[in-house]
Amino acid sequence: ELVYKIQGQTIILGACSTIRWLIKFLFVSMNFTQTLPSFSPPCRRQDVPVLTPWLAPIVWEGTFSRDILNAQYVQRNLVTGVVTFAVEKYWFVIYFLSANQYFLAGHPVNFYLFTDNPEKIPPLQMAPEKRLLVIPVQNDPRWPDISTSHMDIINAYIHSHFQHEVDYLYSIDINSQLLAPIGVEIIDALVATISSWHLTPWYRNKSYERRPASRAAIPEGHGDFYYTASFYGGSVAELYKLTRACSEGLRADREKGIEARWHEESHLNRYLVQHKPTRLLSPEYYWDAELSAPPILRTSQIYKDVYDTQNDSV
Ligand SMILES: CC(=O)N[C@H]1[C@@H](OP(=O)(O)OP(=O)(O)OC[C@H]2O[C@@H](n3ccc(=O)[nH]c3=O)[C@H](O)[C@@H]2O)O[C@H](CO)[C@H](O)[C@@H]1O
Ligand SMILES: [Mn+2]
Repeated sequence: ELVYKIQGQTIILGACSTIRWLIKFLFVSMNFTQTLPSFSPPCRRQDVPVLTPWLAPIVWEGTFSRDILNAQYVQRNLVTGVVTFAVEKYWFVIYFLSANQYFLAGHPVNFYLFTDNPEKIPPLQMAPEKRLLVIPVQNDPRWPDISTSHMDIINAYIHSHFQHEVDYLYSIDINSQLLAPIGVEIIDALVATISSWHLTPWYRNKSYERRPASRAAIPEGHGDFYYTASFYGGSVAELYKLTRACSEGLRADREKGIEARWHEESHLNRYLVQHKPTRLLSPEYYWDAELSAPPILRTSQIYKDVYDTQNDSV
């Protein structure tokens, strides 16, 4: 009889929860469309991947609302830093004029310019929320190749200065020009830009270092996107780890007398295969001027290398 009673209770309990579940289901299905905000069409794009297999967003023009992101960003009271180098060659005018106008417009940004020739910098009128800080650097004899020293220098300055001054830090090539706004949609813990070569038939020209002797080596069959070293960033803590790992890899390679295929870019890619970026920027965010732009790019190339800058000393 006891067993029978218990079974009866179970049946009643079971029926109760089924009814409750049914009511809930009806309620939810009736209200579902009302509880979800409706997004206006520009938030969707069918022609490009917008999510990686590790569920990081890939930012393309037309996939986000800058107003929503700006409002969220402002609440966090953040300062973003940008590091850039002008050693031996000088391209700063176009870069800073365009960055001043388009880079995180309306938000505080510290631009850190590493240069071996501070007195050559012309007076630049920056927006009130933007600061230009010039940091003298010597052409370091330990790093005969200019761009391979970047990781080492950034790492040292994160430790000594940037960690106290900014929340997020981005590294951007100075021989480039912004042609459209770059906003807070780039802000995340670890952010990398898919190389523009990826969208062209010549994508094989930019590929990983495969030789096992290099610390930048990525074994055959491994890897996901190929990222450019011209534009990457993230939180100061993540950038500290990234620049330390890359600089150690570059140093180890140099001691062995080996140079990775695309120098610091190979080491960056090696790091990012192991430590997946939390956000990817589409090649719209850095377009190589030597490549013609495919129609998939919505904006006319947000950022691009200034074409042949070799003799351009502005
Ligand atoms: C010269 C150089 O670094 N090339 C790197 C860069 O090519 P890139 O074609 O992107 O080289 P780049 O000429 O844009 O140089 C990269 C950045 O280094 C700085 N800079 C460069 C030259 C110079 O004399 N003074 C100076 O300050 C400057 O900030 C410049 O924006 O990407 C390649 C992969 O795609 C490789 O990783 C190369 O190592
Ligand atoms: Mn470049």
